[in-house]
Amino acid sequence: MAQVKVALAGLGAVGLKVAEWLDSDDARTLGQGLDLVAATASSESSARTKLAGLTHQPSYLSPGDLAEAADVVVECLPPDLFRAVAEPTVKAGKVLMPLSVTQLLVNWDIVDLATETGARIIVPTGALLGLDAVRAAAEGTLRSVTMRTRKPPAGLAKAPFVIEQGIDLSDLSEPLRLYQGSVRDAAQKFPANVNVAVALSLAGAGPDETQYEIWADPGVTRNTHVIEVDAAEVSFEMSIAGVPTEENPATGKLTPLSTIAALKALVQPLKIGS
Ligand SMILES: NC(=O)C1=CN([C@@H]2O[C@H](COP(=O)(O)OP(=O)(O)OC[C@H]3O[C@@H](n4cnc5c(N)ncnc54)[C@H](OP(=O)(O)O)[C@@H]3O)[C@@H](O)[C@H]2O)C=CC1
Ligand SMILES: O=C([O-])CC(=O)C(=O)O
Repeated sequence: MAQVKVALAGLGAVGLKVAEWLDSDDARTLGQGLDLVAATASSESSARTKLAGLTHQPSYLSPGDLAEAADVVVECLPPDLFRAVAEPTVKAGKVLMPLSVTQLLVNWDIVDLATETGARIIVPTGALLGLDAVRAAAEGTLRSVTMRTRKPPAGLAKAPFVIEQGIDLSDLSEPLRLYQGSVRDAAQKFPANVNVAVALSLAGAGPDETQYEIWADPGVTRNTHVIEVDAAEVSFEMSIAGVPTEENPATGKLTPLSTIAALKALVQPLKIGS
């Protein structure tokens, strides 16, 4: 059986780690195998520099051309570039693995398009946990889902809401709640910080019904998310404390690992968890 061809849109905190794993024997020989055939970054020279250590060099393609070369396109770009990758991938009936999950909410026509073309959109759990349990609970009678995020202020400094409101996070002495409300609204205000909240909402109660808070907290060094789920059949609380990556303080180190796990699930014969 032919290897599954993978393209990486983005070689930052998420994409480069995934590229390095895809270059390994582990990825290339697992099940039918995964093959990194193409990648994109802000320029070809940037991509070539980042990928210089790889044994198997992928082609460099623009975001819109990745889908033609691959079976699976992993999108890990800045949020505003999501559509440039997602639309051609879904149009071509390929598998889209998006990390900029906030962008699904404002590009929902792409999800609709997937039903027409047969494309699949597989959202890795990313920096979160427990989406399997939330999905299962949603098959019963879900009553409420709430989530509270605390991040070191540096990870929130570039959020459009923080910039527009002129909020100075550089010298906080105590936690500051930046937002309380629906996930849908939070996704617009903090597009690069609440991907996990959007994934949680799509797994469960939806972006309008999932209640969300985000805090800039000088007392934490990790990206911390606490989730409470209440349903007729079950209630549970989950928390996770992700170490920010060196490359991007907004992105936790679990995110590339979760993406690798999601890619493995495409080719492994045994799948654990629903
Ligand atoms: N779902 C989840 O759980 C999580 C999702 N995310 C999201 O994942 C996405 C990726 O995050 P992260 O890896 O930290 O981002 P980074 O900022 O570290 O990397 C972004 C990548 O995009 C490339 N890029 C920038 N501009 C362009 C352009 N014009 N054309 C092509 N490529 C470009 C950069 O290129 P270069 O390398 O040349 O600079 C870089 O490789 C973000 O949207 C983030 O919000 C983050 C954390 C958790
Ligand atoms: O890394 C995290 O904790 C989550 C994150 O940035 C996001 O959801 O965008």
